[in-house]
Amino acid sequence: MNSKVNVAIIGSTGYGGVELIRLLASHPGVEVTSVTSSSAAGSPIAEGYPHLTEIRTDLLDDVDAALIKSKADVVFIATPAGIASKLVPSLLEAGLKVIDISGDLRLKSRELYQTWYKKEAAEQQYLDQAVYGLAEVYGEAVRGVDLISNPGCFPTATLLGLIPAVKAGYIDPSTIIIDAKSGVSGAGRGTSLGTHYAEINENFKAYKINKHQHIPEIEQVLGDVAGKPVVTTFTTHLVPMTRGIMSTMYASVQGGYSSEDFVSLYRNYYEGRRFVRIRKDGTWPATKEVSGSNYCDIGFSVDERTGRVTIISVIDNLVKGAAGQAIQNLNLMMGWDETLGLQFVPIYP
Ligand SMILES: NC(=O)C1=CN([C@@H]2O[C@H](COP(=O)(O)OP(=O)(O)OC[C@H]3O[C@@H](n4cnc5c(N)ncnc54)[C@H](OP(=O)(O)O)[C@@H]3O)[C@@H](O)[C@H]2O)C=CC1
Ligand SMILES: CC(=O)N[C@@H](CCC(=O)OP(=O)(O)O)C(=O)O
Repeated sequence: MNSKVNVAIIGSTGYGGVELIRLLASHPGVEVTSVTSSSAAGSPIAEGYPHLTEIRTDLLDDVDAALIKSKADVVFIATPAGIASKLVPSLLEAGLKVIDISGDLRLKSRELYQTWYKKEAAEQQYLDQAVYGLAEVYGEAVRGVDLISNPGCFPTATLLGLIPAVKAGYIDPSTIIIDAKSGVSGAGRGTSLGTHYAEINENFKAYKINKHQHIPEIEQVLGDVAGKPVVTTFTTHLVPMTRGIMSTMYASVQGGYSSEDFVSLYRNYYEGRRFVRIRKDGTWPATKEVSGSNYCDIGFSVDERTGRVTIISVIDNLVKGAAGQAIQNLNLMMGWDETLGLQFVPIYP
């Protein structure tokens, strides 16, 4: 690699942004040349994040397309929903390549976005232009493009766990039920009643039942794969841990396939994709087994008694569910090996 690509991070003071800083610090092809803030420009990022002391000594920049373009060629956006839709036109106009980690460009329908996110949608041309960066499935489509929409954390774990079976017709898509759990960092750094210590510690609760914004994202992709509309039941839970997502999925098996058949199907589908690890029959992944890494681990159990399969998929929400997958997409966008700078061994215990 001769010269490094300069990148900027908008939303660098949030959990997704600061995870990008951590991972990119050891990426051999990238230099982070601008970290921005809409509320603390001019101050050092290490003021809010002392763990970055001496690692990032620069000051936070304003969120300004021309300023960012003067320092970088690629920009990651890690802001709350409703902001990237406003920033993307000027960033593209300035000549930047953009990878958006928020949900603003994932749904192809403006109406669907407005219904589920309760915010104004991006202009249709940007929804049409953005390539959905579920790297193991749409990686080829990401190569060389200017605008990538990084999948949501729950959809990443869920879709990687379902797509091969839906595509091969091993399960009936109309029977899928998804039961998902997330660590609290999934809610971002801003404090709220629902996520402060006394509310979360020693507690386990469901939220956004039948109203979660990731439902249409999951259904959009499964519908594409199945070739017909798919609707699912998807329930999210908050777990008193910092990182990690487990998505447990149930569906009726079609064709009498066994757990071993599922293992073979998934190993073939993900052959050569280093970040998806398929567990052998009879073993199921746990969140700690992928923590701090870009892995998605998947296990299966077919119950002959009920004719249903249970699929368990785990990721680290901040890595494979956000910053790691965004870097994987950057690698594909640049025509590099998708694993560049991402070969972290999970942190255990
Ligand atoms: N946390 C997770 O596990 C995942 C998060 N995501 C998505 O990634 C995005 C970021 O999430 P996360 O990092 O957790 O969120 P945080 O709340 O931790 O951080 C968001 C950051 O956005 C910045 N911001 C807020 N308003 C604006 C604005 N108007 N213009 C520019 N920047 C702004 C803020 O920084 P400042 O005030 O300094 O500008 C803030 O630090 C969200 O859309 C989230 O849904 C996706 C997958 C997983
Ligand atoms: C624990 C927790 O609150 N998680 C968030 C995930 C946010 C996210 O990744 O959503 P978008 O990027 O699609 O907005 C949630 O369930 O809404």
